[in-house]
Amino acid sequence: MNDNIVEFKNIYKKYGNKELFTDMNLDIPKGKIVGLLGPNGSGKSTMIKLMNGLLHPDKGEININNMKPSIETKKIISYLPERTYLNDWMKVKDLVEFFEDFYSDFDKDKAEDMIKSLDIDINEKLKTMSKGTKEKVQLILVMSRKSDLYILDEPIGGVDPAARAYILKTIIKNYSEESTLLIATHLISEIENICDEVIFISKGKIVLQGDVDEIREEKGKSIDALFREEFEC
Ligand SMILES: Nc1ncnc2c1ncn2[C@@H]1O[C@H](COP(=O)(O)OP(=O)(O)OP(=O)(O)O)[C@@H](O)[C@H]1O
Repeated sequence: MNDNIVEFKNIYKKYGNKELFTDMNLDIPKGKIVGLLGPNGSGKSTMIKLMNGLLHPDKGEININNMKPSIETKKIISYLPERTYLNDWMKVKDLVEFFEDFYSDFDKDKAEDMIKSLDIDINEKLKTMSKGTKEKVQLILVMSRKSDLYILDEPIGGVDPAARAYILKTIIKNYSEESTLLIATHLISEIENICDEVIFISKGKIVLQGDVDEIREEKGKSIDALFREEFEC
């Protein structure tokens, strides 16, 4: 037993004959907000799918709260995938009902409060919503479950910059301190102030992991500036 919610031990993963991860090791401690940062194609979504048991490593071991990815680990993870799996024809209020039926850990009052505070119409269908509003709804649903681990894959890319800060504040307000929140994103400047830790990944390799304040102090610059430098094209 240990205090990590996620562990990757010597993970090897290839797609066809293209090697993505050759020997990846990773520990994500419990109770932190962690940013998973890396350019397009670096492997963020693959890492997340491995954590969720949607993909399996070719070699190595993954532990989620000291368990192998399985039905048991799915119960403790609330996952926002990169692409929606929800039915477009459903109204916001139908989605809330659906989540309530489907997840025993879903807090309907919390979801309804967030929907109200973000000014979303409960009678609107996903199909007719803007990309940003659709993202807000999905994020609210995922964050209204009571989970040990929240995994958000590019949660707010379509939301206008002015609303992003508000949404992030809403998330943090509703986030329980014992839980872990992993956010994969390119929008570093927006999330660096809410993250305790960051993980930089490049071409399938973890190039940096650490405490946000320590990294800023040590490098003398923001995480955003560091990321831009590290991954300059
Ligand atoms: N199903 C697949 N079949 C073949 N190659 C894949 C598959 N999924 C991902 N890849 C490749 O693996 C690499 C990592 O992809 P992944 O989606 O994990 O990256 P990412 O960091 O999440 O990228 P993005 O920020 O663009 O979403 C890319 O080169 C991608 O082309």
